[in-house]
Amino acid sequence: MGYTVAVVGATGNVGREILNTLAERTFPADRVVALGTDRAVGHEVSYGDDRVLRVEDLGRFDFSTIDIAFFAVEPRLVAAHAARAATAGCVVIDTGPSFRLDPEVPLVVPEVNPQAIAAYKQRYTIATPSPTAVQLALALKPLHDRFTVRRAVVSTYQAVSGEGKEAMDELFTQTRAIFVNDPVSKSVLPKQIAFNVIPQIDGFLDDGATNAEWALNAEIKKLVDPKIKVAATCVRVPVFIGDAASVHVETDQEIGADEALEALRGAAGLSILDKRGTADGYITPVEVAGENPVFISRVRDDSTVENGVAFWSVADNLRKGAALNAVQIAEILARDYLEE
Ligand SMILES: NC(=O)C1=CN([C@@H]2O[C@H](COP(=O)(O)OP(=O)(O)OC[C@H]3O[C@@H](n4cnc5c(N)ncnc54)[C@H](OP(=O)(O)O)[C@@H]3O)[C@@H](O)[C@H]2O)C=CC1
Ligand SMILES: N[C@@H](CC(=O)OP(=O)(O)O)C(=O)O
Repeated sequence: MGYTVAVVGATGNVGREILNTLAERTFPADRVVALGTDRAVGHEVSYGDDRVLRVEDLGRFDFSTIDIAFFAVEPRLVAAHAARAATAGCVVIDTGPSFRLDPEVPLVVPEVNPQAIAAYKQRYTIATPSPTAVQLALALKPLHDRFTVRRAVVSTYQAVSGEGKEAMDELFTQTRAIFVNDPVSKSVLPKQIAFNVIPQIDGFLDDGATNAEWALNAEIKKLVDPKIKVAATCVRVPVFIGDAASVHVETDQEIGADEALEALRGAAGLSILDKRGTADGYITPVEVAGENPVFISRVRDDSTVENGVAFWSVADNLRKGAALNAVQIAEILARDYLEE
């Protein structure tokens, strides 16, 4: 006997990746249900290489027969349906922002704070962090355990898929328009993204920061340690899949590139590709699509502070940034908390 699982938003980028990941990792599911809005009902989605699911109507769905429901839809739909799923006794794993900073909801990266999952019982809900927080938490945790991270200064380079399917279409359409000399139009992202970069992800706050920048600091505090400060600039780049970050870390204890590399090399969820002086010695977003780990490269001393290192990190935002992280949480729930 296995578990019953629902994927809400099964036609979206993250929903499809959750179905792929469940099949690839042979999650012990007896029944997997794909759910979507009116426009998706009846559409077919793949579950692994050889199974196809027909999308059912989220609005009419009875969650009482489901053990775990992954939510990968916009917050409006989460607000409308997550509470009724949780009340029906099903554990909601939400990939979006709705519960990330809710004190009654655990925010989890399994390699960083798996113990937090136990608190799912308060609301029958668990949140996965934003993709940039997942990758930053995975890199900061081993450094924090050994050298006590005080502050990180981070610039992100985020893929258009972070804004959903329509933003990916916008990058494609604008790029084609430029090549054939058509006018460039935009409707999803705040400025032209083709052949450009945009220093705005989410809306602005009163102090001039964006919500994404504010949230990265807040999520790292919840995931790793409330004492860590993160100063972030979040930038959208014309890349389809794969978020990258430039990270400068200041620590309490003495640190250098060699010691940092040693700590990072032993950490779960990371893959270190760091060879100096060659383009083969670092990794870029197009090389990580479909890959599970967070890749770390270009680890070096930051001699502008007393104890500091700098590095470059890259990960597939749809996979470890959302779907894989959510499925890993479900695996721990199934193993340690739920009865089949
Ligand atoms: N993308 C990312 O990197 C991350 C996303 N998330 C979260 O996951 C949620 C879903 O994200 P993501 O999967 O990327 O979003 P998508 O835009 O790919 O899809 C989300 C849902 O929106 C509907 N939809 C969107 N665009 C169209 C379209 N052009 N035509 C038809 N339906 C469309 C679909 O629902 P339906 O067919 O049922 O109408 C789909 O399931 C987000 O709200 C976000 O909170 C979290 C972390 C990372
Ligand atoms: N907002 C992130 C992706 C993400 O975290 O989505 P959300 O916060 O809506 O789950 C991006 O645009 O790259």
